[in-house]
Amino acid sequence: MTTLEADDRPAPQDRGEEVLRVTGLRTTYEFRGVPVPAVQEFSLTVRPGEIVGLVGESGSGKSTVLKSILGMLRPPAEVEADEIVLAGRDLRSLSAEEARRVRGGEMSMIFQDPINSFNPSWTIGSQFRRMLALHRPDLRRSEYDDEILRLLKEVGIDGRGKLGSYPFQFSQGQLQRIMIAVACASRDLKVLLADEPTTSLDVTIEAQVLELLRKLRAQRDLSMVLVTHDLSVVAEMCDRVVVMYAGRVVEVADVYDLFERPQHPYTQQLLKAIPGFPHDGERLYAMRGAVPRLDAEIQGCWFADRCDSKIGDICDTTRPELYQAPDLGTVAACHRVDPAAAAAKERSNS
Ligand SMILES: Nc1ncnc2c1ncn2[C@@H]1O[C@H](COP(=O)(O)OP(=O)(O)OP(=O)(O)O)[C@@H](O)[C@H]1O
Repeated sequence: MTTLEADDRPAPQDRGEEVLRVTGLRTTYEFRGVPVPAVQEFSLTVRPGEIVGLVGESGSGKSTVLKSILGMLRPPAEVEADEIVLAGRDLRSLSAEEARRVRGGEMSMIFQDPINSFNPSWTIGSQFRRMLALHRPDLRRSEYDDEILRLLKEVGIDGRGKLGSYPFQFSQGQLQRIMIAVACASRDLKVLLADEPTTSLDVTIEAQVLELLRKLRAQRDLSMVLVTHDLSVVAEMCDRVVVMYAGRVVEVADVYDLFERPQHPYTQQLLKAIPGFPHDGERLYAMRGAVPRLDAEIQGCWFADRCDSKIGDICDTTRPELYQAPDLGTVAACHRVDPAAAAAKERSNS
């Protein structure tokens, strides 16, 4: 059974300000010369110290969102947005040099597979020193190695005698910690983007890495956007959750509300698919159908074909906006949540 644990820090949503705000993000890839809209009309806000989960099936655009925010995609991929504001600065207005300083400086990313994040032919020490040269102007070169050992200690690794070792000489769990240490080397770091950071780890190491991320958040007031397909990780780590389907946001909810009162039928079906949630002993739920092609022309709701709760033609003919759910902080892109559509449905039934 998935459990939710209370956190004794002040709830980030009570702290008002935003450290990251993305609105109207649209990312298009090119596949065999045809544009494929991987992410559309995506918006996100993250407050200081907040962990926002990004969930959805494989191919729903989660990694693309992170790469787009960090400015990692190159043509023919195209990224457009109304705004990508980090600590008050719109990243779209930065020069290439300024953007390079933000990446790894104020905002860093960690990946699922740490071995691919390091250059296999460079020692860990030299990769770390390069990072410090870019993002730690407060240090002299002679101070680099002491700082690397300190950063490694922060993530639970005794780096003495190991800075000359190559990535393959470390275990997967150690490399994941080292990657986190590199990502957190900058003193200006405000937002850590984490793309399935524990998927490739066994359960014991996964628990340790999640604990480490929680510790870093508490000690450094870091904000995180955490991509995961694992809803138990969401329950354990996140304050708020953004659910994506076919490149679009379908629900944004406080983590407790997401599990207790999910509003979008897609979220409801995702939760039903967790083993043992909500009722132990039932057969595992399998969602019928498949995600539509991202370049499909769909007038109505993108989830309509797989939805068990359609309220009528409106679901096939009209694209739902993100509606505010009554009595909750949740917004969901479902006509059932729109009071006007629900009232019209009631009128047509009476
Ligand atoms: N470089 C690329 N070129 C073309 N299409 C791409 C590229 N990268 C991703 N895509 C497509 O964009 C869509 C979104 O992919 P993305 O990796 O962002 O999804 P995801 O939700 O992170 O999936 P997963 O959980 O499997 O990592 C998918 O249909 C994918 O095939």
